[in-house]
Amino acid sequence: MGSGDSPIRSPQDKEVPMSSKIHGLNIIPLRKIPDERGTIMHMLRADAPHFDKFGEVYFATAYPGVIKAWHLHTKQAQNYCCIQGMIKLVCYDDRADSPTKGVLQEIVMGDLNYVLVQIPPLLINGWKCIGTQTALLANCADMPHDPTEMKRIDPFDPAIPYDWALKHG
Ligand SMILES: Cc1cn([C@H]2C[C@H](O)[C@@H](COP(=O)(O)OP(=O)(O)O[C@H]3O[C@@H](C)C(=O)[C@@H](O)[C@H]3O)O2)c(=O)[nH]c1=O
Repeated sequence: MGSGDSPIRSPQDKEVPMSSKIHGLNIIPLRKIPDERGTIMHMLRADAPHFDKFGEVYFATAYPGVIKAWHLHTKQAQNYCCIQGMIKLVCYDDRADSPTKGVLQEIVMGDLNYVLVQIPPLLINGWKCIGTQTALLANCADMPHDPTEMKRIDPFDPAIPYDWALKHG
């Protein structure tokens, strides 16, 4: 490295979860490493302290304004990372035995807040593409896709205390 190079932290640097309000939900800041050619965007390493196991990586897009909710995975843990655009990810804890039962958390993530969000099984979640650009979400799931292990709840079901509408003010 030349004397003027910026110091690059070692990949083993401890990535400390950010302020999650929900038990078992982890929000981990990620690095983008730009240079004059382009960018390297971190997501998840098998030697990271918060890595569990690998199942499948897949991607989902949503057009501006589209809501993809509510999903309740009974077995799958999800590692979400919005790699293009912006989304608001909403998690609602309806787990009977959870110390944070009843808590709802909104996480605005993507280009302007580049984080990994780990969602444990049984935590209800959904997301909405915000802004003007199609959002691209990566999920590094801890098990291969199994359509039988996910329950869907209507995004406007009053049983979940959340309004997806844009909050002006
Ligand atoms: C999620 C997924 C879907 N599919 C198929 C099933 C279906 O025909 C089509 C659309 O699937 P869905 O309607 O479930 O997709 P979608 O409504 O976008 O929901 C998915 O969002 C991503 C972020 C997830 O984490 C998934 O768990 C699931 O919640 O794609 C796969 O083949 N593999 C997959 O891993």
